Formats: sequence, C-alpha cells, structure tokens
Amino acid sequence: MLEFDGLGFSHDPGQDPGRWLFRDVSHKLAPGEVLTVLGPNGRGKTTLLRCVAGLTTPTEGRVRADGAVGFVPQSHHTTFAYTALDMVLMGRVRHLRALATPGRRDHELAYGALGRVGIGHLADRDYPTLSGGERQLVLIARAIAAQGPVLVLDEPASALDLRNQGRVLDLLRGLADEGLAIVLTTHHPDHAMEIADTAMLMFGGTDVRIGPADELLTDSAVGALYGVRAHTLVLNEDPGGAPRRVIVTRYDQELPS
Ligand SMILES: Nc1ncnc2c1ncn2[C@@H]1O[C@H](COP(=O)(O)OP(=O)(O)OP(=O)(O)O)[C@@H](O)[C@H]1O
Repeated sequence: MLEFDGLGFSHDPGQDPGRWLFRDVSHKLAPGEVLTVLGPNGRGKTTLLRCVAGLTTPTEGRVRADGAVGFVPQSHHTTFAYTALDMVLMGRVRHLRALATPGRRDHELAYGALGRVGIGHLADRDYPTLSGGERQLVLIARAIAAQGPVLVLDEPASALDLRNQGRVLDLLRGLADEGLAIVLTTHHPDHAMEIADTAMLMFGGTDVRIGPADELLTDSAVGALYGVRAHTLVLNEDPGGAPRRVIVTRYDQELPS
C-alpha cells in the first residue's frame, strides 16, 4: 500500500501567490494497482515521484508506504566500473546484515531479476559501458531484486526500443498482478492505457486530475494536457476479443496555447 495525502511542492513557497508545481494531491494505491502520471515537460512529474519515493521532502502533505519504496530514476550514470550484476545486487542491500556481503540467495535473485528484464547475458558487463536502454533495464532489475512492495519508476520506457517497451510494460503489469503497487511516469498515453488502473494528469498547480485510466484518458483530455490535437482509434486486432483503444496525436497540429 502507498498513500499520499495533500501532497504539494513549490521551489519558492514564500512567494505570493506561491508557484506550486502541484498541490493538494492525494491518492491511496492498493496492492496490485498501477498509477501512471502524465504531464508536459517541467510540470513536476519527477518531483512528485521523488516525493512519493521519499527522496525529496514535499513542501506540504505526507506519504505513507507499507515497506520499502523502490525508485528507478530516469537515467543514471556512474564512472565506477561496477558490473551490471553488482548494480542489481545493490538492490539487496537493505536485506543484508551490517557489513555482510551478498550471499547465494541474493545472487539468485539478482540473476533472476536480470533474466526477467531480458538481459541475463549482460550480467558481467561493466555498467558504464552499457547503452542507455540497457542501463535502464539494469535499474529496473535492481528495483525488482529489492523485493519491496512499492515500485516508483520515472519514465521507465524512455530509452527502450519498441519491443523492450512492450516487455517492460508487460513486466510491470505482471509485477502489479503479483501484488506490487506501482507508480510510473510516461509521455505515452498508450503506455498508460495498456497497463494503468489509475491515471494522474498534471495540468499544473492545483489542477491535477486523478481517476480510472480508461475514463480519464480521452483524446480531449490528452489533447488539452499537451496542447495538441489527439484522436482515438479503436483497433479490432483480435476477432472475438475486446477492441483496443489507442490515442494518436497530430504533431503538426498544435492547439493555440
Ligand atoms: N532548484 C530549482 N529551482 C527552481 N526550479 C527548479 C529547481 N529544480 C527544478 N526546477 C524546475 O521544476 C520543474 C519541475 O521539474 P521536474 O523534473 O519535476 O519536471 P518533469 O515533469 O519531470 O519534467 P520532464 O517531463 O521534462 O522530465 C521544472 O520546470 C524545473 O526546471
């Protein structure tokens, strides 16, 4: 379970009026729930995620989680020559006694997590030599190996190719179905429609809308959020199966701001 209540953040709260990135944001995620956060660049998605993960202190409000919150940053660089396996083993740290080194079970879980994100073959590679997408997969594996009940991921698919985007979305949905509560940001409404139970649209300041993803993610809401024209397409890919709704945008048709 993850709950945030009255969450607000401003870099200059003393200003009148204060310039709030977001304010009065509340939601309670049940185990198994995926919440997807959408909003334009600079709207405060990363700041909100960092508040939820306990890495940034919110200006207002509080966060409560049943257990450790795993955080997967948008990108990560290190010059230290850790291997991919070492990076994933770091996710096990809170399970180790003081000064203990990872044991057989930790290694099994780390290899298992690398396998789950499809990069078991990269275990012994030096992390700084991996591509951006490969590094993103290592960080997701690290969060999986940590075995916490809550995962918070900042644009986890941003550096991934189309096939790996699908794999990671499937993986996250699968982890939620195993009982994890998951919060992620994305710039792709389709990713939200694919896996989210709940969507959060950050229109700015106090206008932050939270609700069931299939109700909130309409072409008019997505269009208004980004200032573009958006259209819904209904795909009947599987005869006898439920039609799938996707939102496409016309990049050449900005709405007047
Ligand atoms: N120290 C600071 N002082 C003032 N503004 C800051 C400071 N640090 C960050 N900001 C601003 O806060 C805003 C929110 O940043 P944040 O990274 O949360 O946005 P985001 O929605 O995740 O953006 P993106 O989609 O580009 O990743 C941005 O406009 C950023 O420039």
